[in-house]
Amino acid sequence: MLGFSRFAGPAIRQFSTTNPAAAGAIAVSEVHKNVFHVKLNRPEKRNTFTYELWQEMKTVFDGLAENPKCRSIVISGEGKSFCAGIDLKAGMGEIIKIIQDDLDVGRKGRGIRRIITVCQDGFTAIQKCPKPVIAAVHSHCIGAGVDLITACDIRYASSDAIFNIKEVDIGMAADVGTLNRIEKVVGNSSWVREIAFTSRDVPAHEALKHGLVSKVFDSQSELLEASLEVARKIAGKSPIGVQGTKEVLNHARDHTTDESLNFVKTWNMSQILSTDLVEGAMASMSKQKAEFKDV
Ligand SMILES: CCC/C=C/C=C/C(=O)SCCNC(=O)CCNC(=O)[C@H](O)C(C)(C)COP(=O)(O)OP(=O)(O)OC[C@H]1O[C@@H](n2cnc3c(N)ncnc32)[C@H](O)[C@@H]1OP(=O)(O)O
Repeated sequence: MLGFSRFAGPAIRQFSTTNPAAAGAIAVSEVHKNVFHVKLNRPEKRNTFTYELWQEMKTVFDGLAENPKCRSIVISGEGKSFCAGIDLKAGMGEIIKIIQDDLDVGRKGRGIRRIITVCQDGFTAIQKCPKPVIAAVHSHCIGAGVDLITACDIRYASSDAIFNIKEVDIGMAADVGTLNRIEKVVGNSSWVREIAFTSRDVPAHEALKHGLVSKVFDSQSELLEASLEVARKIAGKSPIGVQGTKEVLNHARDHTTDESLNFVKTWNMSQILSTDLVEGAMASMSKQKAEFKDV
């Protein structure tokens, strides 16, 4: 369940869960009109993921998906690392409980499947959220961190960022999204397989070269500033147009061109009838900035 607290600044709000295991692990604030900043907020644990944090991700992104005031989102990490992956102590608890349980292998397997589903859903909520999500990555982005950013729409990094698909080092195939999304993000299967099989550190400039990120900034502050600026620009556009664009791009990525053309015309059968079309066209003709209603 979401709690609510206010701190300085009229437009800034912070949400956190009331679940003690995850309390304050994600901070959400409206930093500009219609622009939300989601901050992973376990700096002392390098923003590593626990089961509760994955659940909280879903709660946060499902909430923002439904929040008409939210039109774009930046996600970043507080402290020394963007995200150092799963919490190798607390994050393994649910799995260890099942391993130690006195169950047959079929029932244990079902339990593991349920846990993986919850973790996957935490990041898939980013993909399903109709509002564009920009990942602002500094320093370490390891294991679950890569799972997270591959579900985002735009990935920027600071020059100190290091990416690592680390899962083979802990004896598993990554199962929370990286392997399912990264080849669609990057389009270079040979490079993806090399870094996934070897779990080597990938520096920011190499991630840029291969398209894992689309911009690299000299410092973390420039990274955040630029990410929020792009989010602000997006928030000024028609939310009908922007959110429809995300839906159609997501659909196109996973379907044939014919299926996708069919999807977009069906989508626009209703969406093109919004007032945004006339208001946007009139503003464009008169070289004015259109003001669009929330959706
Ligand atoms: C069903 C779900 C499936 C999901 C699977 C997901 C898998 C993965 O994510 S695999 C990747 C797991 N992560 C790692 O292997 C990273 C381990 N950490 C490191 O390599 C280093 O800590 C790091 C490079 C991030 C930072 O190094 P640095 O020298 O700068 O700091 P440290 O002294 O090592 O760490 C600082 C404190 O953070 C704690 N910490 C770091 N990473 C983790 C982690 N993954 N889990 C738990 N805790 C972590 C570290 O213990 C230090 O804590 P403290 O000693 O209390 O100061």
